[in-house]
Amino acid sequence: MAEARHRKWHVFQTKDELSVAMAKYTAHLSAKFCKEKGLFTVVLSGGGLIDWLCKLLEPPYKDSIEWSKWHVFWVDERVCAYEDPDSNYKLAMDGFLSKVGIPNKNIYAIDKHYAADGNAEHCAALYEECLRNLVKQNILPLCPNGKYPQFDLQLLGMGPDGHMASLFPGHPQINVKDKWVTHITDSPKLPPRRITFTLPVINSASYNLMAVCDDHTEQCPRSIADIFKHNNLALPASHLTAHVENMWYLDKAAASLL
Ligand SMILES: O=C(O)[C@H](O)[C@@H](O)[C@H](O)[C@H](O)COP(=O)(O)O
Repeated sequence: MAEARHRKWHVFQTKDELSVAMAKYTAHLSAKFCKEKGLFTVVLSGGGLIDWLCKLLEPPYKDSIEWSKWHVFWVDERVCAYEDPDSNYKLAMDGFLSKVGIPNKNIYAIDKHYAADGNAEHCAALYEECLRNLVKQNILPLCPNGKYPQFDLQLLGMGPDGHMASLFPGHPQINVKDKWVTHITDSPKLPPRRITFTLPVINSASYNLMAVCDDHTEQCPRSIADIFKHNNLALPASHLTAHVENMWYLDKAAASLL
């Protein structure tokens, strides 16, 4: 394992190996936090992540994880109806969440009606309100500076252009600090309307696991090299930190220029 600038990383030969390691990492933290706090707050993203998480549906994890103690959130969400194939909620529900015993009330999706109406601004405001209520109920703690919620584990992906969550290069959302959740209506990755956690919220998590598999573009390994070798801050993913651990899992292709 290598480490630099508080960023740790592993390179895996195949996506399958990466996904086995991701399951192990997640299961370990689930056991740790369930024991320490009686619950585990997990933040998902969209993209390839849900496929890679499916190893958790296999032995030994499926029957040993305390699913009833999980609370599930999204670091970003596409603002569309729940049934829309673009919805990250649908992706996670169909591929993963419906197959394990997480109580429905512990799955925090964006507001159904504003989502179906495509109202990104209201979806962001209501999602932030939902997080603030969970802080009041002691489900979510605040990070030590008292300003932002602190999730236990966020499972993130990076786009070939270096975006993470729905923080895109050259777009102003990366600079938002006075909100927990913001929105975008002109996302360069479709669909255009999305909500996203702001950077200080993302970086307040205890553990961040960023998983990147090259999608056979030249851009992805270039962005990884730009982040790891040159710390190019124009790429939102280069800003990623975490309170305890900022871990990157890369496949061989994504790491090919390192
Ligand atoms: O809703 C989204 O589009 C995602 O949350 C997004 O930020 C994703 O995580 C990256 O684009 C990586 O996606 P891939 O895994 O498909 O490369």
